[in-house]
Amino acid sequence: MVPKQTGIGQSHGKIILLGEHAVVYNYPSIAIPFPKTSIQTIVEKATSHQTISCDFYTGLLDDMPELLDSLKEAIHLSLKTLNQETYPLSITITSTIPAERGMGSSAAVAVATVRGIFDYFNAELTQSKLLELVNTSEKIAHGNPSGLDALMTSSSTPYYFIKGQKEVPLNMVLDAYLVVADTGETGQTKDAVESISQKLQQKNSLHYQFLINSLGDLPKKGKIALETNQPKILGNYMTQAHNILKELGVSSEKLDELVEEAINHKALGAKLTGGGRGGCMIALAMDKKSAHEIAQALEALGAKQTWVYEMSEQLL
Ligand SMILES: C[C@@](O)(CCO)CC(=O)[O-]
Repeated sequence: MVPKQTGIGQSHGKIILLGEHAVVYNYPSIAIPFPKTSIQTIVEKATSHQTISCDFYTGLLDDMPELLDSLKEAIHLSLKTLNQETYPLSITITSTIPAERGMGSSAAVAVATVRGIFDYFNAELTQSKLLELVNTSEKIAHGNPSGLDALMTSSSTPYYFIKGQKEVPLNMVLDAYLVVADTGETGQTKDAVESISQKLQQKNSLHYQFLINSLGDLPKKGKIALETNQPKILGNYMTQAHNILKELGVSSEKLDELVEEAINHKALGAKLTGGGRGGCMIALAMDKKSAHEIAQALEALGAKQTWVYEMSEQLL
């Protein structure tokens, strides 16, 4: 195995349009790659030790803070697979994906870094090997990941995804705009996933099972709306999904405020996206002008950052 001078790995953010949380329980979900945010990992030979530099930490790989445990695991698993466990590497990560905001940053950083390491060693990396390595490391970040984040941050196609099944590419023809807004609050995916699991196990869980069922029904209908260009109907499903996620206890005051504001500014629908309890929300807008008006209103209400995205930009 002859290493290259420099290995490069890339990935991007993801947005879940419908189905977060229900996807953990084998219901379908709909998600899109979000190339407006991305990660690049550069891998080079280090003089002696294994080092890493990213937004949260610069130093020895072995001393990485607990927060980065899943990334550390992704690096160790990759080096182990390549029989290069002690090879002196310097890993540099740059990211425009806000961390812990429901955009898949933990999976994306693992995807870019695994790709960067394999590229450095000139080793073949199949998509299924990549997903296996990233999903194993994601268990540390998420506890019980569905696999959706790893798939979406490494693919360039919108997918209809059911845990454990072959993903179905979406033939998306939606003539609409997506507004993404960051509340500025960090999301709590692991806690949120665990809290729903507890609710489903408690004695009077029937109500929560009904909610998860209703949430899990929406992507099937949403897929038809997406593939037949019916943004109003899709928007409606998005708002329904938000209300259910709120009832399941995984929204936050700020997310609810931004969702309401988007609807008040003529969004076709709006919801939290990703694990919730902070992080990002999304709103569907009928055209560019409306999308910018919504984004402006959300920023005026305290959104830390907004992105306006034309849905037909899908397929990178
Ligand atoms: C909340 C969740 O459904 C999406 C997190 O982006 C968890 C998962 O799918 O692993």
